Amino acid sequence: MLHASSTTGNTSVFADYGWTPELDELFAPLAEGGLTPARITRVDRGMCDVLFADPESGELRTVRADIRPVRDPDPANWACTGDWAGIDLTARPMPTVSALLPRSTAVIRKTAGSRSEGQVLAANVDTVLIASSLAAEPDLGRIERFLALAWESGAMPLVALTKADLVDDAEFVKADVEQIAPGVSVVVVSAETGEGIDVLRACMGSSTALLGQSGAGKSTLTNALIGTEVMAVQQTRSVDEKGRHTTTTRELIPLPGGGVVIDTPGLRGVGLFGGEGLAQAFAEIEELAQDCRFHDCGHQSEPGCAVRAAVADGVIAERRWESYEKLQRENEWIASRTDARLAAERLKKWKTITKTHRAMGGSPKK
Ligand SMILES: Nc1nc2c(ncn2[C@@H]2O[C@H](COP(=O)(O)OP(=O)(O)OP(=O)(O)O)[C@@H](O)[C@H]2O)c(=O)[nH]1
Ligand SMILES: [Zn+2]
Repeated sequence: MLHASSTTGNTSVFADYGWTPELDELFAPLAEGGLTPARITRVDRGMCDVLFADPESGELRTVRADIRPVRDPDPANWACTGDWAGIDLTARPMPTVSALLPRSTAVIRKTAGSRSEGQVLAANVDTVLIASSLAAEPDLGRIERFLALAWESGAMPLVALTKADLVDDAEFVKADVEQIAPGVSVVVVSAETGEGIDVLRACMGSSTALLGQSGAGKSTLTNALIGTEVMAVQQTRSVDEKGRHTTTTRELIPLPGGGVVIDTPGLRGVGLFGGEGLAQAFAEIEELAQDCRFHDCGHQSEPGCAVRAAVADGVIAERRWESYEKLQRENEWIASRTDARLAAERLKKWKTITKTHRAMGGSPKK
């Protein structure tokens, strides 16, 4: 059995990986139980790679571990890249993830299809870096979506406009994107020339999740940040930017000088999973709404609506307003679905309780 203080001591080698003294405290009871602190660096097929400090040598090592012991009915609670875990190195036939520490942040999108479930893309990051290629016309609606998702995670959003070497109007695009990203830094970068990489690095926290469409240049950017060729970069077939999909799992990669990046596969759909992130992503509209005559103004045809007035005056772009409304509707839908799901689960539970009650000779109240 490991001694708690020795395990706690080992966690200091994790400082570069984002371990904080607060985690030391959270982990103490797990250390008592003989578990070793570890960070999940990738998840696939019911297993994961975890990084841990060897209890003997104190050196950092990676092993494969079984995540089934921490299975949960809610996919949003499944083990995910970036999670801090307690692993049992003595488990046979292979080490197991026996506990997950509470997350400080979580990037969650709605799973594909009509199911109202959340999928965690990255856990415990302090920056969500949204990559968007300058080589194609920027999809502002998509960036707004990513920003809402990023704000909702609890981490700080950051935007990288990639492939600056391919265009000469980068500053114009930057200005457009800044307009739709209130409170967020937008950095123009090129992995090819190295432009902006240092600035970007300076804006990043100690753990960063990298999000963006396939082909946005995430893996290349990760390589530029590490300065070596760690990630396989896809071969783009032609200038139309349609390339083969290479990043298939989410991977946590250490950066020189400390900190980590979690590279995620290119995301086609980024369904919002509810919450207040949307209001933060559209902060200037939310602020205007304070001036509406009615505090519960729906900004449709109410008299004295400051938002509609701003749209009419061109202070808020029509596109921006429509985008906000669309995402809000989406959020409301998911909220009602989630409520319905929770209600159904409660009902199921109640039925089971009533059944048990009956079996025990009681009768449910009419
Ligand atoms: N000229 C130029 N090309 C770049 C730059 N960054 C990325 N590319 C190219 O863009 C293509 C896509 O880059 P990736 O890094 O694989 O894109 P990704 O976002 O990781 O894509 P997925 O793995 O599919 O999610 C590759 O052909 C890269 O060589 C850049 O700064 N300049
Ligand atoms: Zn209004």
